[in-house]
Amino acid sequence: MRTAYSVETVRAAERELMARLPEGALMQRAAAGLAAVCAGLLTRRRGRVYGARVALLVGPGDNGGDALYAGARLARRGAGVTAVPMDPERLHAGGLAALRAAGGRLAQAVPDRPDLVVDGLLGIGGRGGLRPAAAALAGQIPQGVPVVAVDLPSGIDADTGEVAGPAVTADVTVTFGAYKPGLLIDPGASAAGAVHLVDIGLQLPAPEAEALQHADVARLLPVPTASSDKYRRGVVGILAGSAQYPGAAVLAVAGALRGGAGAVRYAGPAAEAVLARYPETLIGRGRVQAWVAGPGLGEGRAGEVAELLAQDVPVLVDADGLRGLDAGLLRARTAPTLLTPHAGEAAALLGVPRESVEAGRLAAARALAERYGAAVLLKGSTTLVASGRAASGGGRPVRVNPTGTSWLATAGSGDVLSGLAGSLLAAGLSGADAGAVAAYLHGLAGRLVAGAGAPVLAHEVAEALPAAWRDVRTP
Ligand SMILES: NC(=O)C1=CN([C@@H]2O[C@H](COP(=O)(O)OP(=O)(O)OC[C@H]3O[C@@H](n4cnc5c(N)ncnc54)[C@H](OP(=O)(O)O)[C@@H]3O)[C@@H](O)[C@H]2O)[C@@H](O)CC1
Ligand SMILES: Nc1ncnc2c1ncn2[C@@H]1O[C@H](COP(=O)(O)OP(=O)(O)O)[C@@H](O)[C@H]1O
Ligand SMILES: [K+]
Repeated sequence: MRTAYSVETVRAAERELMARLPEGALMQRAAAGLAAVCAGLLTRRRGRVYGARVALLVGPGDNGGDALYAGARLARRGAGVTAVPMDPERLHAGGLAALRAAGGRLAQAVPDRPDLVVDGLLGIGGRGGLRPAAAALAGQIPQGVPVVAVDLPSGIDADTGEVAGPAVTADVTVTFGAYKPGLLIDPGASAAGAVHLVDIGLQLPAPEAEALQHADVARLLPVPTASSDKYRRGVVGILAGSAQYPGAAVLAVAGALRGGAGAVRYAGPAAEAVLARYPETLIGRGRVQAWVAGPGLGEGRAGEVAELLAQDVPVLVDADGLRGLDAGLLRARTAPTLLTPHAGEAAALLGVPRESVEAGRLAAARALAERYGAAVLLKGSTTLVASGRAASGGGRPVRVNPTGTSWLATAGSGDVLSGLAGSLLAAGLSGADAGAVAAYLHGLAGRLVAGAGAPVLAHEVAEALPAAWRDVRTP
């Protein structure tokens, strides 16, 4: 499990540790880790550190201090290091002295053709969009030169991944003590590139966000045993599809068949299309351990969805099923509920513009889970899963899905996801676990189909799910 912590939590742990260590020790640990990553990158690209040209963008706080101390370490190994301050009057004094002593120099602008740019403008002390002096320096980063961000790319919000105005886009981010949520959630995650965590010895409490990894997912997968039969493995019911959208039913069933339930039951007007593709499907209503309600239902079917929600059985609500959901009805439920909106559907449920959901994904997922008392899987470039307060007691970290590819932004891939997650619900996973495991497998399957980069069809994602299962279960 990869865990991420808020700025407030990191600061508290930092204070606690600093009180026990000699002054400046933490910054030295951070600078040593940063310099090591920079040296590795320079060595891979040009064979050695000696003679490399390194430009440091240096802000007024400790983030700039880290950059200056790391620059001093690189200068001692023979790199030509130039520090470009955001404000020459406000520079970390100790860091500047160390850089100077090592032979580094100060300049007013980024020199021509550096081999590496180090972004030490702002770290966890950054607030709001970059101010003009910082934005001007960020704008001087030459195209094609690798950028290493110190702690986080300047201009992204450490707690949320939100970006207000210009921000640095890094190839590598060297972060200290703990991942911050903004490094895992887009648009911040995309700006961070590959993230290296440098352990500086912080003792941390419960995380704000977490990302499952293969071993975590493998532990949650429902795997049949000698005593299993198809009913014990769970039956998932699919209420999906319409005369207009029969394909949504087929795709949801495709996802469900590959999700680990023992049987898939389809209820709706697209039975013929479903059976033609998947003769394994049971047709018509009957006893199930979870329902998936919504993909391709079209308009005017809210009554059918409400009927399912009135039953004491886990329900996943997606797509058309999300229209006009009654928060009171959902909050009164005791069985797990999982909502799987994309940004547009989430915006409608919250009554806010779509852009505000896209810019503030973490807050939106949390607000939905809180308002509807349900687990929420918010789809998109970073899929998030927030636990429902009523269902699970709340206060749990938001799950950030680390798999996936933008090739998954294709019609019908969400239908496959909802079938898959519903199947996991029927197999006995909680709403949040079913959502997180489904997003993980779906993202892996999407990557397997996209390969080095090629368009992906939704039914191919469903077909690649067994390979994703095997990948996850291979130690
Ligand atoms: N935590 C740890 O364990 C460790 C932390 N360490 C390091 O310390 C870093 C945090 O340092 P920090 O607290 O000095 O803040 P930092 O990010 O340098 O920025 C503050 C300055 O930026 C300014 N400023 C703010 N917003 C701005 C904007 N939008 N545009 C322009 N300017 C803006 C703000 O100005 P002011 O608002 O005061 O006018 C202030 O002067 C952390 O990220 C890590 O690198 C490691 O060394 C060791 C272990
Ligand atoms: N930019 C993106 N990067 C990665 N995944 C994406 C992106 N946009 C959408 N997705 C994923 O693609 C799927 C699309 O689902 P959805 O919007 O419901 O489409 P549909 O309704 O056509 O099935 C979701 O799993 C979502 O997370
Ligand atoms: K930075």
